Amino acid sequence: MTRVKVCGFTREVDLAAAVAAGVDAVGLIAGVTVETPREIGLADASRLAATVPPLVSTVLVTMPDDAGEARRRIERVRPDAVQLHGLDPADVAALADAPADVIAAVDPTDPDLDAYAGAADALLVDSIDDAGGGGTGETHDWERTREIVTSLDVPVILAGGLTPENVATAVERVDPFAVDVASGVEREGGVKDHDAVGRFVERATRARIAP
Ligand SMILES: O=C(O)c1ccccc1N[C@@H]1O[C@H](COP(=O)(O)O)[C@@H](O)[C@H]1O
Repeated sequence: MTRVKVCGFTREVDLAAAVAAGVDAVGLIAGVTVETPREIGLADASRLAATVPPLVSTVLVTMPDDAGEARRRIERVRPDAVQLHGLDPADVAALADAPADVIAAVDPTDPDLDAYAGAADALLVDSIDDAGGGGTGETHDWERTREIVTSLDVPVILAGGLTPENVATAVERVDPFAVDVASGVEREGGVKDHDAVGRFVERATRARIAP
């Protein structure tokens, strides 16, 4: 079954609703260099992460300058995984012994995909904007992402422009390890629509993969 991550929580009430809806992972965005209504401080990320029950993974989504800064943020928030935007493969590899799984956010056209796949525990294939951030609300070429899923021996998380309306088709076409959504389940920037989160989880997990 396809796993589900919902990203960009700013409020404990939304986090609790997503857990009740059955998400596998929750993303907390802190320390990013792009303007986004989903960014919170590292202290709030640490506080919210501590409210997440066992068996639901917490993911710190961040854009550090280097591996050292990433490590300091991991130690501060103590997430189960860190999702890194903007680090090169060597910096990602330098975090192999960090106390969190490492997810490298990549664009599907990135020429260094093999190097990222060798350095990270998972790839998040997203519609990355010019500033290196995600949360664009834009889909990308799912055929290309399907090729990445079949050619690389690493879990692939599909992100970018997913919504309750298109997630089943995305899962059927790409067959990713997991799907990830931020803006597609919001009622306003940084505030989740609980009904949309529930529909997203239901449709992502019920989607049928062709044998
Ligand atoms: O959501 C953001 O604003 C964001 C900012 C900086 C880095 C990553 C960000 N979000 C990630 O992008 C995906 C896809 O977002 P969307 O569903 O297209 O809005 C999101 O799930 C986060 O992992």
